Amino acid sequence: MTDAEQTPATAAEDALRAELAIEQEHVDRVYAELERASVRARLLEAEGLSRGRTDRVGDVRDEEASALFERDALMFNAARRRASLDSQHEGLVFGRLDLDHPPGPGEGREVRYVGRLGVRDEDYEPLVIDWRAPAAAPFYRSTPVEPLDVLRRRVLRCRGPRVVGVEDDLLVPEAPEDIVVIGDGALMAALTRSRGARMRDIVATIQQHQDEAIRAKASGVTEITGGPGTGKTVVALHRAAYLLYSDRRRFESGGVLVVGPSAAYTAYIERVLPSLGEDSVSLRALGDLVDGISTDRVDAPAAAAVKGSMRMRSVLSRAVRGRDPLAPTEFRAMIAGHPVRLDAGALDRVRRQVLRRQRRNGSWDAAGEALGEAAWGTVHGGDREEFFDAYDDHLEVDAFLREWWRPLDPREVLLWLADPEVLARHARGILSDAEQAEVVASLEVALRTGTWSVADVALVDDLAARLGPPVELEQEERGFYEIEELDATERHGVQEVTVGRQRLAAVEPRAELTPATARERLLAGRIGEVDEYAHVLVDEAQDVSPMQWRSLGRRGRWGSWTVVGDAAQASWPDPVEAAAARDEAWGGKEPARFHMTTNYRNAAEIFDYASRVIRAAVPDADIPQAVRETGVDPLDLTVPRAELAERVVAAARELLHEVDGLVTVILPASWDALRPALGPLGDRVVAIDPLSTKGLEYDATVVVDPDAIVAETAGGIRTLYVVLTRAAHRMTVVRPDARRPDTR
Ligand SMILES: Nc1ncnc2c1ncn2[C@@H]1O[C@H](COP(=O)(O)OP(=O)(O)OP(=O)(O)O)[C@@H](O)[C@H]1O
Repeated sequence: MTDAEQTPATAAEDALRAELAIEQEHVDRVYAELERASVRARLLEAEGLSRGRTDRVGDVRDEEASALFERDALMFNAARRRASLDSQHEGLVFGRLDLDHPPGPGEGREVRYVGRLGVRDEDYEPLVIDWRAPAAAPFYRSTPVEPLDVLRRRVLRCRGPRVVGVEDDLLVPEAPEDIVVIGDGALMAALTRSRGARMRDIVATIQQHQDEAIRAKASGVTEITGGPGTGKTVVALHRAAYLLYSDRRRFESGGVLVVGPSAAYTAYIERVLPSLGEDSVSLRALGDLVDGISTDRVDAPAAAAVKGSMRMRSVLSRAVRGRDPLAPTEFRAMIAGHPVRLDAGALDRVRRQVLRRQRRNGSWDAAGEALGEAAWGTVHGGDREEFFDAYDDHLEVDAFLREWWRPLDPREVLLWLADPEVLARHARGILSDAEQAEVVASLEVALRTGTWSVADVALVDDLAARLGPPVELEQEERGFYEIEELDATERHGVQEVTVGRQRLAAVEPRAELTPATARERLLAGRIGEVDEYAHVLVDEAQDVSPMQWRSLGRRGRWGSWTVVGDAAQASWPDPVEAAAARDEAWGGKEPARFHMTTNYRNAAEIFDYASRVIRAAVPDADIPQAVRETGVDPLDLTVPRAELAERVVAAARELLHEVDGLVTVILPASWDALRPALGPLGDRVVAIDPLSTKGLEYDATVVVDPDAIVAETAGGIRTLYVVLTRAAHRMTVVRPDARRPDTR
C-alpha cells in the first residue's frame, strides 16, 4: 500500500505505534538505570553504608537545592520503591513535555519526562523528573492561554515497564511538523475508565487549579472546599505527598496524619500515597484516632449529637474532678498514737485542692501529702515530725491511697456516666434530661456490646488529656508478692482476699488476657499517649464534631493543616459550634483557601439529578460543574413496596452488564434485611449503608428508598446528596410506592 492509498485509520495506528516505540525506548532506559541503581543499593546495604533515605535539605522550590541531592541515596530510594510500583501495574514514567524555550539562556527545544520519582543517568542528567519537583510544574500548570513554553503535554499509560498508550494535549495553536498529536486528551480518558475498589492516584492528569492547592505553602492552614466529586480528597492526598517531598526532614520525622470518616474510607484511599512513593503517612479513621481503641460503630444520631457537642467538655471536667465511685469514703487510721478520721466531705476537699493544680494520674505524691496535712489538721497536740514519719511509713495509709487515688483509666471514667445519678450530678445545668438519657442509653449499648462508638473515642481522648498518662504505682514489696500469689490462689478457688483493710481485686481475671465480659472488652489494653504530627490532613471535615476537633487539635498543636470539606454534605447538626471548635484546633490561623468547581466523578446526568435534590433543600449549596456526559439518565423507579427487594436485585443485575467495576446497593437501615438477596449476584455487587459511603465512589449505584435515607440519618437530605453523588457512570433509584398497599 502506498502513502496515497493509506486510510486515515491505518495512518493513525501507524503514528501511534511509532510514538509508542519512541516512548518505550526512553522508559527502557529508565528501567535499566534503576536496575543498575538497585544493584548498587544492594552493595551499599551489604557494606552497611546505606542510609536508606535521601539527605535532602531545604526547600526544593530552590532549584539549586537539587545539586545537594545525593545521587546514590536517591537511587536507593528509587530502587526500593520500584518493586511496589511494578506490583501495582502503575507507570513509573507517566508524562512527557516537549518545550520550546524562547531565545536566551537554554533556548530551543527540550524534552522532559515526568514520573513518580526522579531518576538520573550516570552523568547526573535527569531521565525522569519527580512530579513534585519545580521542573515538573509546567506539566500541570501550562494552559493554551499560558503555555509556559510547552508545545505538547503527553500522558503515557504504562503497564509496569510497558508503554501501552499515549494521550496528548497541544498547548499551542498549531503543532510544529515534528510534533505528532495523539488522542483526545488524557483527562477524559482517565475519567471514563472504570473505577476500582481502591482510589487511584491522578499524577498524570492533575489539573491546573488542583496543582495550585497541592503545591500551596506548607505552613499554616490550607482549606480545600468544593462540591461532590471535585477531587478534594485526591488533591489533598497528593498534597501530602508533595509536602513530604518538599520538606522531607520536617514532615517525615514530624509525621503526617491523614484522618477520614470511616475505616471503609481509609481502606479506599490507602493505595494512593504508596503509589506516589510515600508510605510514611499515618492513615486513621475517626474511630481509630486514639491508640488502644478501634471502632466503627456509630451512635444513634441524637446521642452522637450530644456526645460530640462542646458541652461535653464541662461534663467531663466535672467527672474527672468528681469522686471515684469505687473510692473509700472514709479514712481511718492510728498514726503515731493519734486516732485519725477524715469523712467524705473532708476527703472531697483534699481531692479538689490537689486537682486544682495537678492532673489526677500524676499527683499521687501530692495527694498523699495533702491527705497527711488534712490528717494532721485533725490532731490536737503531738509532734508534727513524729506524726509525718509515722504517716509516711504507714502501711494502712499506703493501702488507703492505693484505693482512694488509684490511677484512673479514661475509659473507666467515661463508663461512670452510664450511671444516671452520676451523670445527673456532673451534667446538671449543662445537658437536658432528654440529653442525659441519650448519653446513658448509648453507654449502656457500649456495656452490652463491649464496643465503643466513634463518638466515644473523642470523649476518651479528652478524659485522657485531663487525667494525664496513667502511672504505674510502685509495688510495695509486700503487696507485690502477695498480689502475684493471689493470682495463683484464685486458681485454687479463693474468691476474695484482704491485705490490711484493703480488698484486692485479685479475683478479677486480667482483662488483657481473657476479655470475657463486655466491660472487660471495653477496658482491655491500654490507651496510648497522644502522637503529635507535623501535618494533619482532615477529610470530610464538615462531619467532624466539636469534640473530635479537640482530639485533632491535640495531634496538630504545632503542625500545619490541610482541611477538606463541603458544607452541603454535612451530617453534623451544629455547624457554628463545629466551626468554633475547628478554629480553636487550628490555633486561630487564617486558612489559605482553594475552591474546586469541577466535578470529575459523576456523569453529568447523574450529577444533575443529585443537584436538583440538594438545591431544593439547600439553595446555596456549592454546586460544581460535571464535565463528562454519558447520554444515559439515571433511572428513578417507583415500585410496590412488596416488590422492592426483587426490583433492587433486578436493577443491580442490569447494571452489572453496563459497567465493569463495582455495583453498590446503598441501603437505609430499614431495608438492611435485603442484603442476603444480593449475595447470589457475586462479589461485584456490594451492599453498604448510607453513612459509610462518605468519600467513596463506584461505577454504578442502586439507591434504595431515598425517603428512608433522609428520615433515618442525622444529615437527612444532605446524606441523601452524598449517596446520590457516589456513582461515576450509572445510577438507579428504587423507591417504594407510598400510595399502594403493602401487597402485590
Ligand atoms: N485531575 C484528575 N484526573 C483524573 N481524575 C480525577 C482528577 N481529579 C479528580 N479525579 C477523580 O474524581 C473522583 C472524585 O475525586 P475525590 O473523591 O477526590 O472527590 P471529592 O471532592 O473528595 O468528593 P466527595 O466530596 O464527593 O467525596 C476520583 O475518582 C478522582 O480520582
